[in-house]
Amino acid sequence: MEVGFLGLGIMGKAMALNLLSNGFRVTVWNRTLSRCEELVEHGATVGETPAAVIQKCKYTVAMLSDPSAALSVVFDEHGVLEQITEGKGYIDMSTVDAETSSKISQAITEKGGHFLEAPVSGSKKPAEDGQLVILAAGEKTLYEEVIQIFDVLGKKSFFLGSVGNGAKLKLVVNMIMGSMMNGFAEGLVLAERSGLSQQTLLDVLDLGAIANPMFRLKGPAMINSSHAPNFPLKHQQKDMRLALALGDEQAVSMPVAAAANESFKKARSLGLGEEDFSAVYEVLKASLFNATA
Ligand SMILES: NC(=O)C1=CN([C@@H]2O[C@H](COP(=O)(O)OP(=O)(O)OC[C@H]3O[C@@H](n4cnc5c(N)ncnc54)[C@H](OP(=O)(O)O)[C@@H]3O)[C@@H](O)[C@H]2O)C=CC1
Ligand SMILES: O=CCCC(=O)O
Repeated sequence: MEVGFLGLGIMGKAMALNLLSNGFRVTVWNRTLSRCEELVEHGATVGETPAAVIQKCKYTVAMLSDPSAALSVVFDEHGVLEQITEGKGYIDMSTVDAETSSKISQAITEKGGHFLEAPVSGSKKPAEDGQLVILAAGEKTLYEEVIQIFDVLGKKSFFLGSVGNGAKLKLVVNMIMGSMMNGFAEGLVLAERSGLSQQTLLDVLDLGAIANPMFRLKGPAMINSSHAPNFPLKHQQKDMRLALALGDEQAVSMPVAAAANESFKKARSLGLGEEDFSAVYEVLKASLFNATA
């Protein structure tokens, strides 16, 4: 199967490589075109623009940073929409809000194309290992046609009904994750400030009711202040912001998420946006130390 792939950041690169190594023919495009070179070494073809990729491929996947990138790649000059014709499928796996996804869906389907939103749970390693969790919504027939793609990228796919449901579920999941990360980081700082071993805290957490892969994976790096980006903090803050907007729409009070968002914003303001979202630890560490100095 020939698949187009737009966006070769941390996630997109791993996902496109995975498709190549599983026998798909892949045509890639990235805004910074030089990032396509590594994929070409693994057998990909390059499309000069999103429109060129769509023209060549029946199915195209996008993995872009945020709503503005997702809209720009579709609606701008030489964008996706220029070459969408009857029967083409466009699958946007970026984490965006339901409104963005609906705008894209409407534009694609008005031209006779088919659309799925399919954001994912799981970060760089699961993307490399084909172990993502896929939250698809939109056209069921397209979902069935591209299930082979999802089977390579993920360990489990959910079909969630109408466009917007995948985007919303993804935001709820990441809102919980961002809030957990803040609580975890505060706990690590409090343990250290109280003269306790942070490693012992990690060991205890891992044996109890709140053990989870995120604490297990990130904890050892965090206590060494190592935040090499798997999931960039700027994207986590974007997800908190979009989840809070969803909370506004639904009149759901979310004080914990709002506080977590403030910490992520503070981290961005301190230049930590490109670091892993675990770098929020540095902000909490600084503020707790200042408060008790
Ligand atoms: N990293 C993770 O753990 C996870 C991320 N996600 C979500 O997946 C998406 C991608 O994440 P990730 O790969 O980490 O992000 P990266 O920041 O590594 O990559 C972002 C990609 O978007 C492209 N891009 C940004 N702005 C524009 C624009 N205006 N026009 C065209 N292309 C643009 C970048 O191109 P360029 O190279 O030119 O900058 C790059 O290809 C995000 O929505 C994120 O929230 C979901 C699950 C996990
Ligand atoms: O959106 C990013 C999610 C990262 C993860 O699920 O580990």
